[in-house]
Amino acid sequence: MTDYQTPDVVLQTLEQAIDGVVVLDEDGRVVLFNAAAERLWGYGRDEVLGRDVGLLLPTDVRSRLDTPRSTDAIIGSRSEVPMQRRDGSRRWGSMSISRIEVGGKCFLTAFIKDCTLQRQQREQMDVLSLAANETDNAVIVTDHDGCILYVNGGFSRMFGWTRAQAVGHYPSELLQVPKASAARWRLAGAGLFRGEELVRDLHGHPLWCSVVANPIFDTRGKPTHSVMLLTDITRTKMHEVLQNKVLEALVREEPLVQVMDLVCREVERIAPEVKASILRVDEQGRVHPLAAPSLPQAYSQALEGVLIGPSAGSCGTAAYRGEPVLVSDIARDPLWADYRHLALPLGLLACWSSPIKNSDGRVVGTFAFYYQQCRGPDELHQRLVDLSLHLCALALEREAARAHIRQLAFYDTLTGLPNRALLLAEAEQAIARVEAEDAELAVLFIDLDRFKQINDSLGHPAGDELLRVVAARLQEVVREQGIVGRLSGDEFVVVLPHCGSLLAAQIAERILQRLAIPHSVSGVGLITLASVGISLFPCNGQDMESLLHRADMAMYQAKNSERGSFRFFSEEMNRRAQERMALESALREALANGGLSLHYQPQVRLDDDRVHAVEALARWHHPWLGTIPPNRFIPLAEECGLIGELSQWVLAEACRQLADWRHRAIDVPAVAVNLSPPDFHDPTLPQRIQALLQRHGLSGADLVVEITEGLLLDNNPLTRDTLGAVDALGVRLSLDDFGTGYSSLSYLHHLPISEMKLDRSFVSDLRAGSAAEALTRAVMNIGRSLELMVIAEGVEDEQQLALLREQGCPVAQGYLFSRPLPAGGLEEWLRQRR
Ligand SMILES: Nc1nc2c(ncn2[C@@H]2O[C@@H]3COP(=O)(O)O[C@H]4[C@@H](O)[C@H](n5cnc6c(=O)[nH]c(N)nc65)O[C@@H]4COP(=O)(O)O[C@H]3[C@H]2O)c(=O)[nH]1
Repeated sequence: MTDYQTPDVVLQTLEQAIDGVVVLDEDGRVVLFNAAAERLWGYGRDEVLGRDVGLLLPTDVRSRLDTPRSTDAIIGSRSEVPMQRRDGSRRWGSMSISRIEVGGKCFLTAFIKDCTLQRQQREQMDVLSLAANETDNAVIVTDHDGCILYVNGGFSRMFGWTRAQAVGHYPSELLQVPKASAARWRLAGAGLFRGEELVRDLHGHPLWCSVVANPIFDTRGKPTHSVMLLTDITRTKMHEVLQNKVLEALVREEPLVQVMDLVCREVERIAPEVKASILRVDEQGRVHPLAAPSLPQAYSQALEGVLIGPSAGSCGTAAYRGEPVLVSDIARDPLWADYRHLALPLGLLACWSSPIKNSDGRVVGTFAFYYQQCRGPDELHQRLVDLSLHLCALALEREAARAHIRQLAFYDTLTGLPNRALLLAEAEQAIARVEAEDAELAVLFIDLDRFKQINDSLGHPAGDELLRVVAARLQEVVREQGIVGRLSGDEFVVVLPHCGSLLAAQIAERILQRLAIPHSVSGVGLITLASVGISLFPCNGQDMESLLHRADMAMYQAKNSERGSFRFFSEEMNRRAQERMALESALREALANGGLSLHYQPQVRLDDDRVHAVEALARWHHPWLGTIPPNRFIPLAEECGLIGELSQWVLAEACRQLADWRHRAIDVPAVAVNLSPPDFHDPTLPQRIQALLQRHGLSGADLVVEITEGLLLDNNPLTRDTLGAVDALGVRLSLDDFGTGYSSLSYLHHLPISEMKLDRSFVSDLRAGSAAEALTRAVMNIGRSLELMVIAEGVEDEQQLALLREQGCPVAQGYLFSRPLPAGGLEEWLRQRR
């Protein structure tokens, strides 16, 4: 200020001011530049005074400040201006400018202080708050007490709460943090904490968040604020949860179907818009549903066994191609032509299926998403499928490995039959079951004859082939009836629950016959002979070990006696079995070659002494075995399934004979034929009887069918129907051996019976005043009240006859009248009575 008088004090004040002071004249030349300004710009005042102010400004802003308007705009206010120091560095100054007039001239006085640091901090803050607002993560700033001061836009987007709603609350309350972690959240202001938390948004929806809380301390180290950063990790977490749950299920060895069900359910929990389905693909290329918890069972069942192929829906095609198949419109896509009728009624409009491959790259299953709109997968679905395919492959491979281990551990690799360990275990279980049911069980020990020679002469591969053939044939014979296993070498074992000596002998015989069918091994025709030993539970042993040992001993006896035969462990059974076998084949022969005949025993009416009917009784006379009584051959025929044939023959012969008598005017009112309970399991019996009657010109009333009391206990559902149908033909039903069995009187009432035959054991004991007399009298009374004809059997003497007559017995049969006689004998008997 050289040209003007200025009080020293003012100058001194300006000189000492903390702010830089720059005064410009009207031409923009610097006329005052204090010490603070020197420090600010790095210029000495002698370098600046008298120079244009532009020297102090960055070159790029000089021109902008050149105009008077630009200067006017900032007068009277504080603004930030860019500065350029002598060394070229740039700073920011916070400047206030005022205009003064001295001696008619205008001056501009500027007070400036360095605000570079504040400006930088502010800029940084702006960027930070922009970042904080725009990020998808939620940011919460709390005070030292943990109460919300600020939340960013990400918070509102994530949880639905606006900033105004959130401020003043505790984050743990707002986000419904579980009680266990709420205290930790409240203390977030005091120290760093990190964690993963399941929180809830405004609508109560769960979200998994990763939480990082950073406390902010003042200069004295006291916490003043806390900044919390919350990241939504729901999807990641869901994946993790899915993976962990499935892996845990695998570790717990849960069944495959359960694991697959879990995968579907977890996936549907994460993406409720899909219905997941998992199918297994077998080695033959057929699919088998494993899990589809949200699809109806009938839908999955309809897919069972479907063959994969080039146009087999989404799954069958994906399995066939080995790559994912997306059908976004099931109604139109040709891949679904054969299956859309199953899916569309259920509202399934799109299906995206991916093949599940094992570690060899083979397709072992499919994993599909069904949609109820025409659409494809989104990114989440893609991620879920990627993860699930992995888990499913793991589960399927584990299952395959387990099956393989099971196969190796419990099955014979050569024949595929259960090995010794499995056989023994299953046999013990079967024994326990039959024991509880009070039933029998047979163990057959089978050893091939001359196996070693075959092995030695044809080589081991031929021996192996033979063993496989034997195994297959044993299974064909036994089927579901029992367990077939291979013990070692050429030793096989068959365990037959619910099997007594007769059936065991029959099965042993069938096995020997089946094995003896010639077959070719390594191009050589072979007939396999074997020896079979049989032991029976409970009579030969109580456990598998002793039964096996005894069957083995019996097998050795068979081998030593006759090749290709079977033996029981017990001699008695051997004898009976041999006898039965011989008798059975003789009976077959007799039936086929007319070796049977019928005898007839008259039944006499006691009121007028006329013949009521004749009972046909089967007779078998064998050329070597002699006469075999019906009490032996009838049960045998029942046991070996010949009774139907026998009964048919008896019915036909009895009808033929009666027709013949009628033809020859021999007066026989009716013929009674005995039928066995199994005859009534055949629903064609009534038709066959009807056909016979027709063929011989007889009516239903000419025939009586005698049934035993055992039939009344028969719970085969066919029995009653057949009985009813026989009755409907007009054929009378007669209840044989009345009083010996378990007849409940209600049966008599409910079944279509018209006669009852008082068993001969009552008649034989019949004497005046005896208990038998009281019983027969009671039977007569029952007959009368139920309007049933009573026939007393086995009447041998006059005393019995007199008592029966006195009791009002209507009909009697027995040696007193006649023994059962051949047809001719009966005719003679009838003639003599005339
Ligand atoms: N002690 C003695 N016995 C007498 C007297 N009168 C008759 N009998 C015998 O008593 C049996 C009567 O036949 P059943 O009770 O039906 O008992 C029959 C019947 O249950 C059955 N049976 C006979 N033939 C057939 C048939 O063709 N089919 C069926 N399913 N069973 C038959 O065999 C059983 C035995 O028949 P049979 O040996 O012929 O024995 C006959 C007969 O000879 C007598 O005064 N005293």
